[in-house]
Amino acid sequence: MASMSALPQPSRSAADPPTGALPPLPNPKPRKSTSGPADTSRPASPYQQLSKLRTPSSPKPSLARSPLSNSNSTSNLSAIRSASSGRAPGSPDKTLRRTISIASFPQPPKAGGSRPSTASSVSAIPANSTGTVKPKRSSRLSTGTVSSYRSSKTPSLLNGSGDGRSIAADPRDPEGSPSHSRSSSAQGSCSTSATTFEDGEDSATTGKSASKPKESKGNVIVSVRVRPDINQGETPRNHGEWGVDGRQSLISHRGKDGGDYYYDNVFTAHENNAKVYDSAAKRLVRRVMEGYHGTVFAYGMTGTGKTFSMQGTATSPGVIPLAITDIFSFIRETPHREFLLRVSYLEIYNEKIHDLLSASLATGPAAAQQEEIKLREDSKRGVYATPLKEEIVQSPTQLLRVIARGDHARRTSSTQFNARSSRSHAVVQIVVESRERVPTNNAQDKRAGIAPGGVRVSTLSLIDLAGSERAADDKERRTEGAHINKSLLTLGNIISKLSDAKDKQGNPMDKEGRHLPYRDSKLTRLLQGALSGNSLVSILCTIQLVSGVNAHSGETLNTLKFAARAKNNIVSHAQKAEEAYGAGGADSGSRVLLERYRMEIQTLRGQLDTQAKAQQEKELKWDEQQFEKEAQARHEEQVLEMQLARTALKERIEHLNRLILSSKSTGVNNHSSLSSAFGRLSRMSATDSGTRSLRSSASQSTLGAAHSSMRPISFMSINSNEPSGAMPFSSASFGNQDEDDMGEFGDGNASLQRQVTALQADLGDKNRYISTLERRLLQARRSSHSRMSVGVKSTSSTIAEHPDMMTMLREKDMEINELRIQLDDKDRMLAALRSAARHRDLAAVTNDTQSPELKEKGEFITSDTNGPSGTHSTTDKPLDSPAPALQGRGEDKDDDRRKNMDEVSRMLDEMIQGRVDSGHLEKSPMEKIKRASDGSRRVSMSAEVPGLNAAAGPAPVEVTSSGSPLS
Ligand SMILES: Nc1ncnc2c1ncn2[C@@H]1O[C@H](COP(=O)(O)OP(=O)(O)OP(=O)(O)O)[C@@H](O)[C@H]1O
Repeated sequence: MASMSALPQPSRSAADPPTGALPPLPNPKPRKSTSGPADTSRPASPYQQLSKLRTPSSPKPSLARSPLSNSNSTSNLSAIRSASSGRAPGSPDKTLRRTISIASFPQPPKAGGSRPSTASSVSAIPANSTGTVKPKRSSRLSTGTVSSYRSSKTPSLLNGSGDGRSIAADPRDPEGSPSHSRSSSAQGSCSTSATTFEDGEDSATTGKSASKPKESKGNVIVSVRVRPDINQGETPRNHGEWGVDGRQSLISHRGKDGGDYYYDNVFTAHENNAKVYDSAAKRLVRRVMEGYHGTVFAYGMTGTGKTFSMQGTATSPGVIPLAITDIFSFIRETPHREFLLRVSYLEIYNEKIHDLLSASLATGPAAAQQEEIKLREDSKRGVYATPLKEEIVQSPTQLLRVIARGDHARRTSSTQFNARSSRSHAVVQIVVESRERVPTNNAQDKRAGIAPGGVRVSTLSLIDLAGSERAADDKERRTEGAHINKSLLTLGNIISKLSDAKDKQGNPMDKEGRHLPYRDSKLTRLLQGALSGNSLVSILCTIQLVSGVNAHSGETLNTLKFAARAKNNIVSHAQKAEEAYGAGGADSGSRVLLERYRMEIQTLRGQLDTQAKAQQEKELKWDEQQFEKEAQARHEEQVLEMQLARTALKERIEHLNRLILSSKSTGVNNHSSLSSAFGRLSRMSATDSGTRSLRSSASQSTLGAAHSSMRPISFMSINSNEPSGAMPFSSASFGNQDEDDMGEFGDGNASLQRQVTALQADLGDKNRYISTLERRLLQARRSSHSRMSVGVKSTSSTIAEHPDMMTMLREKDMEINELRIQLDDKDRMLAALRSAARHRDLAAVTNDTQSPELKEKGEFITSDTNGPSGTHSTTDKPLDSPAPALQGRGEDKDDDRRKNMDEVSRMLDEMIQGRVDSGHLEKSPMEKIKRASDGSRRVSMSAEVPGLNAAAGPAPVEVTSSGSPLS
């Protein structure tokens, strides 16, 4: 039992009752007596004798009846007593005290039901007789054991930045996960119950623990797990010199340094991870959710199953995944609170801290250049690592994924720095923030019902320590091992030195009044809060019991001693964190609420802006489409109008051509036709002089009639009363004019009448056609003007964009002008014909007054035969050979006739001129408008215009609307 005496000396008297208010404790497991006559249910075991040693029925354990065959048993017992009464280390009482202390820890009920009643003098000792706890009040009520806050910007319910990311059970969801279920556990068959540690949360908050000092030890749970021996299989009861009794949570060693070690839990090789979690961590996790800080760590030699216990496997999830499942189960079971979860993951490798969540993002050189993470301390947060990445998680899957990412980073980086080997300490931290919710009927906004209450912050630290190792051959391994061993040694030292002593600032001191060496390693510095008693602590020590040459008895014993020291010395005064308000103080709840509303308003405003922008773009697009459609429609309309106008013009031209042809065919417009004469002379004059006025052409035609047309006219007027011999007015008759003057006179009258009628009909057609054209033109212009005023683009720009349209319009105008000119010509012809008719009538009257003598002689008054166009005579004799007897008188009469003819020609000219001047020839309204607006306006006709050429001849003719010559 030398080893037992080497254990750290208890610094507290077993008799000292705790005096301070302590956190709630689970009801200590009824440690039934492991010895005594009453215990008959438990099967005998090699370690029953040990149990029988601890069956005192009195408050002070009596080891007098110890059945230990060890010769030193007496001294050991005395040593225990000595320890219990505060004697010096090494005294026999020390062993006793240790035993009592361990046995007094609260034990979780075994899954199989109540613990078999085993006689145990130790367990029979009243719990409060252990006296291992002195009331210790922490001034840092809400500090975490391992704080990981980086800055005030850390998402938190306290500063409002965690709003919207909190998790809350829907109180209306009747199908929330049932309490205490572990549906997501791979160990579905595993029965877990929240009542395992039902010890009264209320007592924790109401301070009832003050009257139950012993219960403070329940805040530290020490468990030992035995890894199955792969070679032997699961042979829990055959570990050579080792004895394992899971039911009694006892491990005994029968070697020369043998002894019995009782813990809160001893997990045999056949017990799975779910069982380990239920007994060692479940209660702690739920307490963290209620507002306590909690730390779970696995300690043990390398390869003994620390990682297996903490992480587990896919088929057997370990403490970490099971804790995560429980966290979210708790949230579902607590609808009256909302929660915010933040997670960080770091490792300590060769005394350097690495952020596993950041490292997983940056690999290679970037990971190497990661900012160095340091440990800081402040009065509120305690010791924390910074800068450390924290991730907000809202579901178990998300949380598991983050941790898996960290695990992966830990492993892969080991290839570069060997930091991913299990030779590093890995720390998962989950910060839990929560606050009250009040019921609300507002289904739309659950947040509206959140009371502006304080926020409670607690931290759960889940730590997989590196395994202690003997010196390795490899240099790098040696370095790693040195760091690991140093940190673990420091941890062990601190735990062994823990005492109730504190300095003025409340920092724990050793029993000699010296400060504890937390700063000697990063690990101990990080665990300072937990070791100082501010946290619930659960330590899982893993061992592997191997007999034979490869047995690591020394290592195993060290682990067991470490666990015993931890159980003995760590005293937790963890209390539920107070509900803290934000930086704004008491009214920060309202401030946070206002801030939340402000953010919601901002979000809504942003959504509104986005929608308005989208709507605007839509409208703009629609407008553009509409405008394009309108423009297209306008274009099509204009094209249609042009086509119509063009077709109409073509038809008109064809019609006019047909009229001309029919006039020719009927002889109306033959050589003697005034219209032909006008047209021909106009063309001739245009050809000769280039550009002449219509009036001058008309004058020329009139003058020209002195040689040709005038004669027949005079002749006609003279013979207009000749009724007989009327011949059809035909080209044939024109061809034989000299042969039949009489017939010509008679036919000429009828022809003129027909010509007048035809021209009048033609005139009517033209007028109608021109009116139609003008109407269309007016309509087109009106619609164009209205578009100009309404449309986005001006008509000018539209026309400018369509030069073809401009050309077409110009052509149309020219065609209209040409038609007008033709009309004018015809009007003039009509007027001339009418005038001629009147003169003919006049001439007839004059003829009647002539000497009857002439008539009797059968002499005819013939027109002058000098004209090239030929004169008409009704006699067979040539006109140039009259009868000599009549020659003298005939000449006189010829003179008279000539005079008359000249007179008629002059009159005709004057009449035509007068009509032209007076505007009687203008029939169309447009012509009148044109005359009224601009009496001297010139109208140009271009020879290039096809319609114009077709109707009016090839030469350009420049006229004035009044018909006056421009020259
Ligand atoms: N209780 C157990 N049941 C079955 N297998 C186990 C158990 N404990 C450990 N093992 C196995 O033992 C091996 C080593 O376990 P593990 O890696 O967890 O040890 P460790 O203590 O974490 O080692 P190190 O300190 O080197 O990281 C693993 O293959 C693991 O699966």
